[in-house]
Amino acid sequence: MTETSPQPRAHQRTGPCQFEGQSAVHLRSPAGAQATVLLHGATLVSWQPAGDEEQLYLSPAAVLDGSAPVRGGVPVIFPQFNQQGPLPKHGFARDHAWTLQEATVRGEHAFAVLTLSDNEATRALWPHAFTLELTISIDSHRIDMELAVINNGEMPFEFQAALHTYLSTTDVRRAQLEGLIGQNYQDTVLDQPRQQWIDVVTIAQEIDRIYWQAPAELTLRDTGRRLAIVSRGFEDCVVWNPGPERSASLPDLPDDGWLTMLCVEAAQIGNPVRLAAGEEWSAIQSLVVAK
Ligand SMILES: O=P(O)(O)OC[C@H]1O[C@H](O)[C@H](O)[C@@H](O)[C@@H]1O
Repeated sequence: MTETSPQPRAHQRTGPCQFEGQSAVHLRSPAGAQATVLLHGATLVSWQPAGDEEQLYLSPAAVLDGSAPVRGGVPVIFPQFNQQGPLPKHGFARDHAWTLQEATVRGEHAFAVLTLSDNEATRALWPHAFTLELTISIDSHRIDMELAVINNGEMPFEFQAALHTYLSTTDVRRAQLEGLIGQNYQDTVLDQPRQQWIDVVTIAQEIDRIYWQAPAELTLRDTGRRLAIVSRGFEDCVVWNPGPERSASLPDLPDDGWLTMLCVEAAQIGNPVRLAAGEEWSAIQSLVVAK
């Protein structure tokens, strides 16, 4: 059996693997936590802390053959958020094949480094020389996702970025997202600026909000579970759930898909980053489970 043959997940070790027939990398920490990252979009599609359940939502109707962005997991948004510029929605990083640079176990951690550099296709859309580096590191109960952007060109460039994290929920109508009290946000559904008056965000229908200058730590409470969502270097936070109607209209999401997911995205949207020639920017989103 070669290193890249499909293997039962229970036996997979840290290294290249196949996920639904696609090139991926598997991580297994010494304590038994596991994660899988598709090379397409460097999309983290699974994270299971040691002795715990899957924490991410991956749509059963997700397109995984590399022909489209993945509906679920953690797509990387770069260099444009949503339709806030002339590029394809959410930019191009989530829809390109990245390169696996390293997958290793060190101490309590297993980690992988994936990169995407400019090529003919990206330059046709966005005429800049860059490298994106995504480092995913897991230990028993924590995952760190660090996105670095390097300007390899002679000219400065500006970008927006996000880690579009789809968290799994038992029933999103019973989940509570805490920590956003007092925050200003743009309600994308209503197309209006608003302020968060209560500490707990609950979901019963479509919600699509950009919280500006969001706190560094939020908590998602779900049945029997508490998940800390921590960010460093990302200023904003997007909370998105398509609700029943949009869920039914998205071909890569089951009609009831909205019930078992909530996107909490670490994002840099309001103040696009301006990176001078040779400069590097990086930011992290971490998820930590506590019972
Ligand atoms: O369907 P997608 O292109 O993956 O976008 C999914 C969603 O991403 C973000 O959360 C945006 O705030 C939403 O407005 C958008 O609908």
